[in-house]
Amino acid sequence: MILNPSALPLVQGHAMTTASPDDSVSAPVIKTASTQTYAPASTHEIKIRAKDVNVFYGDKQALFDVNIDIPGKSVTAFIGPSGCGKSTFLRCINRMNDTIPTAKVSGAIEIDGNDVNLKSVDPVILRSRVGMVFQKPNPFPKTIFENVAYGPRIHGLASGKAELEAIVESSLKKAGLWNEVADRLHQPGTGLSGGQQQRLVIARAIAVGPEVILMDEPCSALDPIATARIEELIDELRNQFCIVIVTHSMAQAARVSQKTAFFHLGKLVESGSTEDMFTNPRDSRTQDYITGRFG
Ligand SMILES: Nc1ncnc2c1ncn2[C@@H]1O[C@H](COP(=O)(O)OP(=O)(O)OP(=O)(O)O)[C@@H](O)[C@H]1O
Repeated sequence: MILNPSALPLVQGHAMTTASPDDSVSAPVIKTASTQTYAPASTHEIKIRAKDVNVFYGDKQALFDVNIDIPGKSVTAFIGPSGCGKSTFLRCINRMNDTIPTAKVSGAIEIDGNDVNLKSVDPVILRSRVGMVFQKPNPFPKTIFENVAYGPRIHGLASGKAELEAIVESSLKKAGLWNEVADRLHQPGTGLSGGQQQRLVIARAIAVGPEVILMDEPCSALDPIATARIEELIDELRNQFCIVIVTHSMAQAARVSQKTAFFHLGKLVESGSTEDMFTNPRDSRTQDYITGRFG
């Protein structure tokens, strides 16, 4: 029997409610006259809620009173000009800012109603439930198999070799990489192409049963074909995970996300359905950004 990785408690010793029920309704994709594609949001439960989040690096404030609800089983894009705080906010969700000595976070980030900043939350367990994919693919200097098997092994998610192999196979399948690597599982992950490495890293995140996957400009180091493959993958994964993506590409945000949040100078200016944000922004700063007047 394969253990259900999502059964990992967020707080050591206290089980918490896990993913919300799959209430996704498959909605038709709207294709506009331009190249943009909007996959409209359907009614999803809130997975992540940020309340009055402020972040300082030393004396410098990087985020100001950010409040946002992020739905489960869908893709939310963070957009905004360089330095506006998108990555800083993304890192609040799995407490990666803890690893930056000068960073100080206040306010609450709740996942399923539980504040991730409580002292009782184990950040290692939190990060297995809130996986992260970075700009540059960062496979471990190990084999393809070991890259994916490492997390389930250290979290004790498989009771034997066969279970571990099954987790590796299903994670690579979900990441759309299995067919390309099935016959070379014991070769180094670093030998794959950039796009394949990024899918390997996504498989590694999936292997520990996350509910949320954070992606910080996951395609910025990839060519257009590898980018298209990752975007397709994101679209497939949104039926199973809450995905939050930081992107500099408004076309990418329009293609892959159902909700978009626009940041400017450390403030969340507005958020809403991706279609509304791109066709009918409420704030003039959003309008200026999406029409290329600054950024
Ligand atoms: N480790 C750090 N130490 C000090 N300041 C930081 C650190 N990381 C980010 N900052 C500052 O915080 C602000 C927000 O940066 P952040 O990287 O979150 O913005 P961003 O919108 O993700 O930018 P980009 O699109 O260029 O990646 C910037 O002024 C940045 O210089």
